[in-house]
Amino acid sequence: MIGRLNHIAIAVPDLAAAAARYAGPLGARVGVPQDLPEHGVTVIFVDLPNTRVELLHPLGAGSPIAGFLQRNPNGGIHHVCYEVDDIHAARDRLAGEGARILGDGTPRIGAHGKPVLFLHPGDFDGTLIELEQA
Ligand SMILES: CC[C@@H](C(=O)O)C(=O)SCCNC(=O)CCNC(=O)[C@H](O)C(C)(C)COP(=O)(O)OP(=O)(O)OC[C@H]1O[C@@H](n2cnc3c(N)ncnc32)[C@H](O)[C@@H]1OP(=O)(O)O
Ligand SMILES: [Co+2]
Repeated sequence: MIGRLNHIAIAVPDLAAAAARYAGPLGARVGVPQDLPEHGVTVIFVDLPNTRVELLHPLGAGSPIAGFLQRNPNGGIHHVCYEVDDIHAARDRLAGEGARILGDGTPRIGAHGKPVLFLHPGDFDGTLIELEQA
């Protein structure tokens, strides 16, 4: 069911410093910051030949990544995002198999203008999974 790896997200305590590391020493093509208040994050995408890295920083009160950064003050890999052809069908199949869909289960528009959902890390090897409609 899952398809391409759309992105790997890294939560970072200092977004500008992380972007500079990817643009400088790592020599990657780095985008501009995007505030996504509906998701409680600011993101910068790093384009790689075969996927993307999403640098994540909390935005506003109650950010879903605040707890993660408290537990990992230097930052760390936060989630992986896989593409699916039909996000509603994917959600229903996973829910039917007992996976916990985060939030109310309604896909929300993500950073690429496409519907996304999140799956509880406790059901997937301690890894938070984002699904994005391809
Ligand atoms: C920009 C839009 C979009 C895109 O298009 O790409 C994004 O990527 S937005 C990214 C930010 N949004 C989200 O992550 C939404 C979904 N996430 C959440 O709702 C929360 O982060 C969470 C998964 C519910 C965790 O929130 P937290 O406050 O940390 O809850 P807990 O303290 O109760 O943790 C529960 C449990 O899960 C472990 N955990 C938490 N985060 C992660 C993680 N990123 N990876 C792996 N495990 C994680 C945490 O350690 C707890 O474990 P136990 O103690 O064993 O229960
Ligand atoms: Co993401």
